[in-house]
Amino acid sequence: MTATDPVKLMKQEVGKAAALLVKSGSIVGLGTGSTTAYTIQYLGDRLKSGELKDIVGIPTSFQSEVLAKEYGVPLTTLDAVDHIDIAIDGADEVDPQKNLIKGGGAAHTREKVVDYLASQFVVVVDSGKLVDRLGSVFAVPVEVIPMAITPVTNAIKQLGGKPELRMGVKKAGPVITDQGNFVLDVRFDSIDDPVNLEKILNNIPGVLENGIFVNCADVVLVGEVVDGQPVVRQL
Ligand SMILES: O=C[C@H](O)[C@H](O)[C@H](O)COP(=O)(O)O
Repeated sequence: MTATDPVKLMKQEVGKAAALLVKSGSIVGLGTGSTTAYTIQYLGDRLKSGELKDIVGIPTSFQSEVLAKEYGVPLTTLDAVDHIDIAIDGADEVDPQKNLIKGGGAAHTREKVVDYLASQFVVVVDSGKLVDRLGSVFAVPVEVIPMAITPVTNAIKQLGGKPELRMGVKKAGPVITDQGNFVLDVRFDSIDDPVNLEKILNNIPGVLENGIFVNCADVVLVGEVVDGQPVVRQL
């Protein structure tokens, strides 16, 4: 099935390009989101055709776990492996230094564990995700344990951030993460030092993890549409 919407087309092409980087015998971190959904689908296709053999996936969310089962990608856990060969994951923003904001799907905590462990971390995005400076478009997702939501909200305001509790869609009340926590989407006027901001946010008691990923991505594949045709380039 080929997408017709240009953004979907870019996601599909870049998701497929990343799936082609996976070699037989690999332990693969399976990212979360609409772009890596295509990667997981193509990994399943490659396994079915016999072109790819003996891979196991480590899911970064319930979403990637469900998709892997649907497309026939065998799964394992971090308790059963001593390394990850390659992780493929999406992003909400990518800056020129390959720093990322992730967590549009509230999966950034598990993603950070898996993506940082991988020997090679491949990011897959459509061209609309490229920014000069992190925080230009997307707020920073911060996962917070529910009992600490008020003090964490206040602490983030003290830092100059504008936090907003993420609300569910087709679910009354706040989004609950795969770990049972809340998410604050935090806007900052300008993120000048993402390395420092990542640490500062994680130092607030009650914060589990935030969506700033620095010094982590090895390869960023960007899907674009040129003259009506999807192309993939490396950042
Ligand atoms: O929590 C979700 C993730 O960080 C996603 O990888 C990110 O939001 C990008 O998702 P998509 O590929 O749907 O744009």
